[in-house]
Amino acid sequence: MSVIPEPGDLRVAGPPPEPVLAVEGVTKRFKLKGRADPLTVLEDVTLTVRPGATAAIVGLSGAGKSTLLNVLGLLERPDTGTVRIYGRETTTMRERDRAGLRGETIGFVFQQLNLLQRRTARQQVAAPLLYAGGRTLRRRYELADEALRRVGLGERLHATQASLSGGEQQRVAIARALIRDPRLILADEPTGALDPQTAAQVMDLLFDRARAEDRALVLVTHDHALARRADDVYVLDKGRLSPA
Ligand SMILES: Nc1ncnc2c1ncn2[C@@H]1O[C@H](COP(=O)(O)OP(=O)(O)OP(=O)(O)O)[C@@H](O)[C@H]1O
Repeated sequence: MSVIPEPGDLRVAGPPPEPVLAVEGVTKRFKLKGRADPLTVLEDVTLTVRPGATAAIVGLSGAGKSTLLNVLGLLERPDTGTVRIYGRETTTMRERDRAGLRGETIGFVFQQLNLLQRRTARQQVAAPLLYAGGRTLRRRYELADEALRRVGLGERLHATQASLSGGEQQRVAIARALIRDPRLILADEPTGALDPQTAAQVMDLLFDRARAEDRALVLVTHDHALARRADDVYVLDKGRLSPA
């Protein structure tokens, strides 16, 4: 019997892959006018989202869900705690670096769609590619058209914001969020304005994207049936996060 190890035997198991998102001990307070004590909106929040995983956060109105999503998406800095994205600690980064990491890594689907009134669907969806650089206008529009087809809006490429229904606008916002193929998708009530059939299609799209190898989705929703589609469900109650 040979005692010389085969090359494969020498392979040691590598370290486990970095979580997409690792949040530890996050607290967020807001100072309120006319009040001495700040309002504590997030209290000692800890959350880990691994590559390919989806997490849903449910909670009553005012529980702090949007604030948490803003902290995860590097739009707000927490008062204490750490937020690591693919292993990089972000709370002490310079604003410019946070913005760079956000643009490269994170796709947002917000409750407020933040679409531009006079722009066509194609222009809205292509906009984030302008900041990414390196592509001609023609190529940016090709990619935008492809993203719009994926959300069922292939026929509405040239429709302006004002001429789209609420549900169509939501789908434009989703196509825009996905255009740079973000590794971390953060979604706040993404299907609120959609009929059940379109909502299911849009959620399939978000879940499919997130479950790809090194990607992830954090979804905030009031809809418990939708939340149950996620791998992990958490409840946020008065700023405290715990498994459902
Ligand atoms: N910038 C801010 N300044 C002061 N208070 C804030 C600020 N942002 C949020 N809050 C307060 O923090 C609390 C949590 O708000 P948040 O929007 O995170 O809740 P939510 O769970 O997302 O609610 P909803 O489901 O209604 O959207 C609320 O009491 C809100 O008024």
